[in-house]
Amino acid sequence: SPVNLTRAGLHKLFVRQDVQTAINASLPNVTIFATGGTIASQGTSNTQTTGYSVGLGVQQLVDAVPELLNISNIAGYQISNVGSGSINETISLKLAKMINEELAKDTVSGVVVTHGTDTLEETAFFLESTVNSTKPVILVGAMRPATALSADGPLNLYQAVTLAGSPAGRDRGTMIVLNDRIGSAFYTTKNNANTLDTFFSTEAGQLGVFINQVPFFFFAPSEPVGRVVFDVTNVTDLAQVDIVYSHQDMDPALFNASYSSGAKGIVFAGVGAGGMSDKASLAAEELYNATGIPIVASHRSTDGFVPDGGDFTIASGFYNPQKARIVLQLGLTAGWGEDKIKEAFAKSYPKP
Ligand SMILES: NC(=O)C[C@H](N)C(=O)O
Repeated sequence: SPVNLTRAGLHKLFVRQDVQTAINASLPNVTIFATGGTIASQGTSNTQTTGYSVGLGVQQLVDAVPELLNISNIAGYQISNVGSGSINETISLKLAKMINEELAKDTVSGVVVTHGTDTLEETAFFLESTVNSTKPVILVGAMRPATALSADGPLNLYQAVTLAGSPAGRDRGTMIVLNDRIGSAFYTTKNNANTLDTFFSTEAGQLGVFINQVPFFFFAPSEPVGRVVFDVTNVTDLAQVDIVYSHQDMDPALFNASYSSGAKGIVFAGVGAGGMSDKASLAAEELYNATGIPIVASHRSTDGFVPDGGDFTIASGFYNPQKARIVLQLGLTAGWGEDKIKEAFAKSYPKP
């Protein structure tokens, strides 16, 4: 159930959101969906920055930053409270549906999702692919728990709420805010397991930065080329898609194992621009010929693109394996055949 986080919320007065009246009609209404992660975590001392535990609720996240209520009227939903390695399709689908409903309300300016950083890019890209609105959807997290010296969560949250309530955040798809930067959910990736500056966009670059907490975009609003938006209103399960990691001496049996365990599509994180060993390639080709299962070639390098599919693979273009997996899942769930899936991937990159 929704938790009301207006100024009154600071004094722990909870009101049903549907009877909420804006506390300050001149401020934008922003809704926070909390899912867990380091931003909602506590250690046992202020110097502990590993091995902490998730546990803070949405009310506590907002209470920690009372300044939020100078810039917005806030409502909050607790969707889950887990490390982001445990975010699953049930949570992602619930988020997509609730956010679509929330943004359809005239009164709501934008939404913020608080999330663990480990898989934040996946949920961000899932929402980029399933939320149909011109209003801002902002994913935010932290690299240090809330109890740490120099915790990064509070200012990240303040910046995320600022952007969600700002007209400057419109018509730009889903965005990721961390460490003073604004990145497109389409391209942004977690690049370092530990450091504060872990998120950056690959070839596409950052969309913008915060200057004294004011969002500044380098370019006028635009959407990523090739973005496909799926309607998941009536979707309850997603097609299983597995990722197979390519490396020297990789086990060719992984393709069959994946199919046998129920995969309806396979993405492989290829060496270089979508490569794998001759033996693995043969196994993949045999599986494709026997079953017709779509196999998408992506890259295990953080950056770059895969321009060419072979006879039996679909090139992922700029999508990294975890994002290619989401495109394939959504396409298969929508009942798309191979040609339509190929077309969706091909839309995101130029033909060589
Ligand atoms: N910085 C973080 O949020 C990492 C955390 N393990 C998570 O993804 O939930």
